[in-house]
Amino acid sequence: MRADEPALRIRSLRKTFTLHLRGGVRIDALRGVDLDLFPAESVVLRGPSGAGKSTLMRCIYGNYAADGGSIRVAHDGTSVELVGAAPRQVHDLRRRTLGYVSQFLRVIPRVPAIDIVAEPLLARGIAAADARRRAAALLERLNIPSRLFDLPPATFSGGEQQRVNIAHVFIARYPILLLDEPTASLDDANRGVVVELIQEARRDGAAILAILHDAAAREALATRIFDLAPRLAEVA
Ligand SMILES: Nc1ncnc2c1ncn2[C@@H]1O[C@H](COP(=O)(O)OP(=O)(O)OP(=O)(O)O)[C@@H](O)[C@H]1O
Repeated sequence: MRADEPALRIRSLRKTFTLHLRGGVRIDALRGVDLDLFPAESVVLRGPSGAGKSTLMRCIYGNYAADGGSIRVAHDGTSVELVGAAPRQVHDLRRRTLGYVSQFLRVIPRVPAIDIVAEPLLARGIAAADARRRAAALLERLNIPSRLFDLPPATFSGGEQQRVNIAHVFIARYPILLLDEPTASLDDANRGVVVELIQEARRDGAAILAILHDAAAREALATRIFDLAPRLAEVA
């Protein structure tokens, strides 16, 4: 990816939710968002609760379909339009370009933690033994006790699950990282490790978009703040 071209170029992005069970009340969650995100920068989204921070992340990752505007993603030397993209294309972007840490681990039943973390490396053709060794090293760095490596994370604590989630995303070295409160359920020591991982990814050239309520993490990481204006009114 070229450093002088945006990894993400968002223009006039709109997302409205219609609450059918509440008489069709409409919520304008995003009203014309313009944002460029470049390689090797960490942009932190700011705005009051309900301003649309998580909605913007989910539109970029393709969890929510935007209602209008454009999200162009630098992918494999080209620029791909995500708004209106086919599911296969969204899948391809997620596999190689877009990494997303949500606040919660979507636990895959019965799959041990170490295999969840090794999976993105296997998908890139790395041999199983090497992938597991690298997964173990990252889990150790994130202070997951080795006795937990071969257990499925369903019974792990919230903070342990969050760190497995972070390892699963950071092991793959995605060029674009979307981080929704990656340090939310962590103690100070682990928060410090995650801040270091994010800094390293940025120095390696990743373009990072983050929601960080923790002031110390924000201070350490933000190279730029992007303000999302609060929603003005609901439209009946
Ligand atoms: N799936 C959904 N269905 C209906 N409304 C939604 C949905 N997701 C978000 N919203 C609404 O869109 C608005 C923006 O929500 P969003 O979660 O993006 O805000 P946020 O800025 O991330 O808030 P917070 O800081 O509290 O997490 C809110 O009014 C919310 O109620």
